[in-house]
Amino acid sequence: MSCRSPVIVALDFEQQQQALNLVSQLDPSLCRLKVGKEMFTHFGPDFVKALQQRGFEVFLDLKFHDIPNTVAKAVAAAAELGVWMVNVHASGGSRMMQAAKEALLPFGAQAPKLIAVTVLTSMEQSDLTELGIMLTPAQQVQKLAALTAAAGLDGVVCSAQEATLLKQQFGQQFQLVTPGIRPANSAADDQRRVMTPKAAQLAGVDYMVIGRPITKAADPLGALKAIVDELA
Ligand SMILES: O=c1ccn([C@@H]2O[C@H](COP(=O)(O)O)[C@@H](O)[C@H]2O)c(=O)[nH]1
Repeated sequence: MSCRSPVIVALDFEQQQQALNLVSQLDPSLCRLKVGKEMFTHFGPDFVKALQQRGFEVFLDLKFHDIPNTVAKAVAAAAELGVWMVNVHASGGSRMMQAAKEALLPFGAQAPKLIAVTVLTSMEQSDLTELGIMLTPAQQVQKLAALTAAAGLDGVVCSAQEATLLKQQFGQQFQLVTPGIRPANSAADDQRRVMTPKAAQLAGVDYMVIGRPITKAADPLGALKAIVDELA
């Protein structure tokens, strides 16, 4: 049965055993797991399979950004791996996103959710300005979300700060996956557009990606349960 919790725990560890030690404390009914660039580059598909064998649904967060053909093949490879969710960068453009979506058609109901990254939650106004983007983060998110919706993807990665706006514009079905979630009194670390779990829930977020506030906690299971209980 699919997990009902909105929490996705981001596994960002140098050592596979560190991650597996944490995972052994967690329960697939409380969270899904996210494998990103660091752990996938170190440990590859076998690490994803190890998590799946423990009963967890996996979000493969590799943020593909390449020519349409390459991204389509990469997304299909993720589907073959049986991941629950996979993502591309919306800034790769409409043709790239459409190619990714088409690559998942043969997988039918078994296809992973396909979402697109808009503006990284670590970015603020000054980061966009230095790239020559003269829009606010919310405006840039909205622009890239519109391309994503038009390409027929399932939703976007954005910050919870844009959630209310995006739900109003693209509807409840358009799924919002938000990193940059920080319980009250947690360090923001390198995140810039942050929100607490409860505020994110009230803003309409579907899935919350939470890494260090759980993985670096003295009691990771306690930290996860406190968040899940607050959201219940
Ligand atoms: O915009 C984005 C996209 C992806 N991430 C990833 O989410 C986690 C967040 O971890 P924390 O420790 O909770 O900051 C991390 O794996 C990022 O690569 C993101 O933060 N922002």
